Amino acid sequence: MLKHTLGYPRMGAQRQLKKACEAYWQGRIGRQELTVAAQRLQEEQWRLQQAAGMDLIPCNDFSYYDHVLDMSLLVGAIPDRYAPVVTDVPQNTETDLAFAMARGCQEHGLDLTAMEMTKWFDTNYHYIVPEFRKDQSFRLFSNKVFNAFDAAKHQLAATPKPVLIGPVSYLLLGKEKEPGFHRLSLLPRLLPVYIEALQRLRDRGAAWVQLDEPFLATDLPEGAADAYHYAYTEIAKHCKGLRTMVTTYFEGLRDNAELAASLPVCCLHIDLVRDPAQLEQLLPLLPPKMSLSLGVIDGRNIWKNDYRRSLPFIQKAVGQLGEDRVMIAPSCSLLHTPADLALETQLDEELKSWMAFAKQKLQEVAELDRIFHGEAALLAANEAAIAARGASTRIHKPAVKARVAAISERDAQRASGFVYRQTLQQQRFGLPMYPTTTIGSFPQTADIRALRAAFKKGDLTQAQYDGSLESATRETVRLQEDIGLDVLVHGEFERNDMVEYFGEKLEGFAFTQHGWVQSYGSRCVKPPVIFGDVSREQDMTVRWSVFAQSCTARPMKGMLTGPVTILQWSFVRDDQPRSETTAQIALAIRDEVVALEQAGIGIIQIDEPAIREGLPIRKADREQYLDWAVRAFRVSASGVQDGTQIHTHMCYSDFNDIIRHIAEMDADVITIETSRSQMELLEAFADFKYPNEIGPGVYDIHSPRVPSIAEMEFLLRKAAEYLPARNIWVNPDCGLKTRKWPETEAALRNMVEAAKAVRAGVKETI
Ligand SMILES: CN1c2c(nc(N)[nH]c2=O)NC[C@@H]1CNc1ccc(C(=O)N[C@@H](CCC(=O)N[C@@H](CCC(=O)N[C@@H](CCC(=O)O)C(=O)O)C(=O)O)C(=O)O)cc1
Ligand SMILES: N[C@@H](CCS)C(=O)O
Ligand SMILES: [Zn+2]
Repeated sequence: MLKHTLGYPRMGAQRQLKKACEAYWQGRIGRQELTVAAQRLQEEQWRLQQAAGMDLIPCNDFSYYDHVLDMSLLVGAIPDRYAPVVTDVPQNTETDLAFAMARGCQEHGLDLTAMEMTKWFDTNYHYIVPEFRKDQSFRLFSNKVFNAFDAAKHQLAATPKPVLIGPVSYLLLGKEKEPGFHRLSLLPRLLPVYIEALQRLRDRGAAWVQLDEPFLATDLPEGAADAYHYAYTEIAKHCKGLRTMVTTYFEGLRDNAELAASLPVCCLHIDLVRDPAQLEQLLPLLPPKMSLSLGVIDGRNIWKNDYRRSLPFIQKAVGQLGEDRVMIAPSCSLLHTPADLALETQLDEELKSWMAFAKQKLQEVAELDRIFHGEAALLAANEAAIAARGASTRIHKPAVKARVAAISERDAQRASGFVYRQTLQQQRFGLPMYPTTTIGSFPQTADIRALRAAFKKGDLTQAQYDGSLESATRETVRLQEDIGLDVLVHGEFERNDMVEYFGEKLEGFAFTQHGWVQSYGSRCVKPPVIFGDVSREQDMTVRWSVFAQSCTARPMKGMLTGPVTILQWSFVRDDQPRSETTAQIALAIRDEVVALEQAGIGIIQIDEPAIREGLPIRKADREQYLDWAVRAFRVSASGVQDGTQIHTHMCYSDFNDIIRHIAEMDADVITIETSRSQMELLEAFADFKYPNEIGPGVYDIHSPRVPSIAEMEFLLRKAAEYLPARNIWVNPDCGLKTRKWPETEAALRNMVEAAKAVRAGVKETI
């Protein structure tokens, strides 16, 4: 029974990769140092997995920026506009090209925008979307996978398992950049490049290759089943002697089980954490020579594995297939888990004894194997840890459970309908047409981060820390007044992150020191851990909103993260339904909303950027999720008077398929990301005749580029073609925390001018 992983966290336990890449981008280190840092990290990860007893060790799971981007480089799917990065700047390497594609490039006289980035399935990881044209050609371009294989082989004295995204999933992850074709039609042109790469790997000594096909666990688009047959038949025909492992994760195979089992591959990996029932379904379908890799350790969470639950899968599979046709592994790549629990010196021992990070999950894979082979003592120790967590008095709070059970329909409804509320709010705030605002955060500069770090280390007193945060807030309020914004924000300077901050304030949460997970490129998040019933024992934001309001006569918008986003961006307890945990968070946020209202804050934003990300992968499960997710938002927002204006904000979202549910959230105002799609996303709102107010983002905050007044004016006029003018707000796509001050100020000044320009000539006043 082979033990393996599908991939390992690439940042390093000390976020070495983040630090090296950012230093390289800022010119603080050279190419050589960057390469050495990356090599060291990979070597460390390979050694660690080998020492933990993994039989198949992945390589090429490492990436400087993103593994989907690396696939585009491997097969030469490089949009033409990036050609000058290599042709005009001879010293640039393939890594520089990858960085330019991911981040844009304003150096050496070039001005290139970045490629699109989007969510990786239902995770908080973002990938660079491959771009395809009708006449797209492919060629073997990058040598990264071969170099990784050679280096790992040399290092391990064993044959590593190269990891690639499978050809069908690679095409499905991409986007057609012109009409008139479907990207799957490119498969016959793509496959020869895959085959060439696989043959080269085989010829270098690869025994196994892992081809990730996560789309096999989704509702497949038309033509995909045929594409799978075609692709894997060709690969089998041309790559004899190479063992192919097709991996699926984040969902079960369900209606694709027969398809998956019919592919001519050597091994199929399934996610038994997300869909335990698929084992029974699949076993009778497996052809005699196909092996099965059992994903039994949760690669998406940090809880210790319950061996009593995992062992029956192994016993069942081995019973039917024999040991040599069964492998054990984490459910998916460990990319989505933090590196090492041992670094957590401030987590109390009880909580720590319930958890496993990536390094500990390797040990779990190894222990399951040993228990299966008779080491009963290991099972007893695991049983004791699982039982201790179940019995802990820290988890269950009867008062919290009772309050959730008592949530009524009324608690999930504003007192009056939107039209009535809108009139009241217009009278109360007297805002102009096209009111201007921002989404909440202002630049998190090195100074602000250093301030927080100094406070954490104990180098600053609470009073000193608060004083500095007050200064930053006061200056930002003044600047917003000077720019001429209508509804102001406090700037979120007190927050390390929009979810972690709330986790630190709420009961039932724990937070880590080093539990970083890659979000995109060099950017990481440190998800808090929800281990018990959630309650709010203290104000969380009131102090900062009240202080900011005291600095201005203009309306100050309170700023909260919504229940679904807090859930989605945390490591969530697995001992009760997610809906139950979300309802508990919703009540905590509701109390904070009411406290803000009582403290005189009349406009309150409840951010829900992750509501779309939480959408189940399978369509059949979506309605149920949307019901409880929307209800949780409504519970959080409905404790206030009609005259209090509730905003929500969403980014990274395609709203077409959930527009009805967005309307059901019944926020008075929703701000959304629309600038990169040139307002295309508004079609869904217009078609649905979305009744409430909307702020379509007019400036892309992911780029340092300052949009002109004319550009934003154009977008606003375009928005007015879709929506009634009286309902339109003017704002950026998202928060400004990753931006620098000069570009932020310039862009906001232009944005206010654009709003003034569209206001002029509009007779109607609010
Ligand atoms: C809106 N987005 C968010 C997502 N998920 C979240 N949980 N939060 C989000 O905001 N998902 C979708 C998008 C993803 N976008 C981003 C955007 C930006 C970041 C980001 O900037 N991450 C930072 C880390 C932020 C943070 O927690 N900072 C802390 C700690 C800072 C730190 O590293 N401190 C150093 C010492 C610093 C010093 O001495 O000066 C240390 O601890 O070693 C803080 O500010 O206090 C990043 O740098 O990656 C992520 C996702
Ligand atoms: N209020 C948050 C929302 C990010 S999605 C911010 O402005 O950063
Ligand atoms: Zn946002």
